[in-house]
Amino acid sequence: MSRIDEIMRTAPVIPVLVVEDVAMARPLAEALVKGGLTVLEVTLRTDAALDVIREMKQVEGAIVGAGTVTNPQELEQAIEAGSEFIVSPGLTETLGRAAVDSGIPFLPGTANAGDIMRGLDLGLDRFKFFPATAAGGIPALKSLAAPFHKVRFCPTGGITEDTASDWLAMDSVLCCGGSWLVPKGSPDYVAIAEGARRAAALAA
Ligand SMILES: O=C(O)C(=O)C[C@H](O)[C@H](O)COP(=O)(O)O
Repeated sequence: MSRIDEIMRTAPVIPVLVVEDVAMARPLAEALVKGGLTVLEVTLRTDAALDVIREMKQVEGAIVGAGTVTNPQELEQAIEAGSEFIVSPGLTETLGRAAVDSGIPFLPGTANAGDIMRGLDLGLDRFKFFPATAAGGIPALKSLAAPFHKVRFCPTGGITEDTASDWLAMDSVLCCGGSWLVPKGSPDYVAIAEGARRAAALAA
């Protein structure tokens, strides 16, 4: 089993995190891990993101990766900050090669057959399906997964607590990603831990 496959099977849901304030990093990771969601994707969408990764890594049990990695420079920074895996919204040859050469577990975004074939050419077979709902939802992923029967996905984008189990019921889906676990605004860590517990209980 590859390390990215292992990470995808660790918990049914990967929280996609946009954290502006590094002071929130630890309590946020602690709440999510307490609820049972141990795989955390910190998007590089904020200035604080790399420091957030460094902080969250201190939380016992957390497996912290970087999301929104779009080029080799960001890949390098994410690895330097200690990311244990990398997620990208899409797959370019440049980023794909750099990620494969680095050896870090990599989950690139794909939305069509061409993306998946480009990934397979690079030796990748675990993908994010993004933007999952807008790209056609479950019927789209079913159609895409059929010709690529060994490929497994983490659908992300537009998935909610209510729809996650429908995605997770698919054979081709190992886990799904979503930002619903941490709503915008000042965090309620008790509610976040409870939401994580509900998500962690979903069957993968
Ligand atoms: O930042 C990235 O790298 C992305 O690819 C986008 C995120 O994965 C989605 O924005 C999460 O989707 P929602 O759960 O609908 O918020």
